[in-house]
Amino acid sequence: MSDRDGLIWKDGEMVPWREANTHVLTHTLHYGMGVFEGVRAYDADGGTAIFRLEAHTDRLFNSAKIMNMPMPFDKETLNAAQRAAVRENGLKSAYIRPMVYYGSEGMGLRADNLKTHVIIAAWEWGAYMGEENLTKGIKVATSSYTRHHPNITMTKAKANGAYMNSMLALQEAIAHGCHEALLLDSHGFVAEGSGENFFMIKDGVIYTPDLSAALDGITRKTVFQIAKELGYQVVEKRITRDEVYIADEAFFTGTAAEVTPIRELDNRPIGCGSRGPITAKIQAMYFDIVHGRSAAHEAWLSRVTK
Ligand SMILES: Cc1[nH+]cc(COP(=O)(O)O)c(CN[C@@H](CCC(=O)O)C(=O)O)c1O
Repeated sequence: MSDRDGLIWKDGEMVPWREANTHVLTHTLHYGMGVFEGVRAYDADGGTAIFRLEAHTDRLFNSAKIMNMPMPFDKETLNAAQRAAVRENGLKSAYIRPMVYYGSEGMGLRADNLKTHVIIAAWEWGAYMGEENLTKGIKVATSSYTRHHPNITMTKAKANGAYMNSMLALQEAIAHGCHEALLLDSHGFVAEGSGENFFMIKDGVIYTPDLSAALDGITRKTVFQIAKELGYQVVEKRITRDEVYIADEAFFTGTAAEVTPIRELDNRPIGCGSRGPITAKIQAMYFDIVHGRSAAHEAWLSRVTK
């Protein structure tokens, strides 16, 4: 990722990609206290647009507040910087990574003289789990790792160090021949994927876990609105892994994952064993919205050329 042409926004200015470096004694590199976002820009009708930019930036600031990290820039500055990162790299579509971190001003857990830094990078990133899996669906395994308890790692913050749990779970799932992991919470109920929120459908009703052990996903919120507009009820409830086994459909949502159908869990086909009909409708409407084909949701698009 480091050896490419382009520009990265770093602490208020655009720097050449290869020069966007940090010292090996950067505090966040050692202790993992940092926060980040995953945001997508789409090649939309009417010009490249970032999807729900303000919501992502709001969450970045909330994550920083939860981690007690002072933010050195305001929201509008970071919104403009994200638009610039896409525009000045000449990207028509992009994955954007804002990240807030402590620098190399000090070491140790006391952290009393550290400075908060912000970078924003953008690059081309296609379908998170492969184009064909948006139709075929993915294979998922219930993880042997437990999702964070809200009093161990703050689950409403998108915090760097929390993703060791995600990486361990995902690597385990891949080692077992699957595409993704489904993590249970500390009570054994379904929480979310390693980098996605979880939904299942049974008898025409859409279910999803509450947010006590899951990130408050922006795609999740979007799917709630899409479901409402399509006339489907969404129920937040405790979900057990065996309810998923006998569900009619299941899917993950996330900025990277978009709407990814789940075709099996723990070697048990879910419903028809590929993308279900309601999942297909939700996915199609999601892609219409992010590509600027839904006038009703134009407010969710931030054009990068403005
Ligand atoms: C743990 C987790 N849960 C749910 C979500 C969905 O949130 P949202 O994107 O706001 O709908 C994400 C986003 N995962 C990001 C990081 C992926 C990565 O590989 O890094 C993403 O989808 O960009 C999570 O990381």
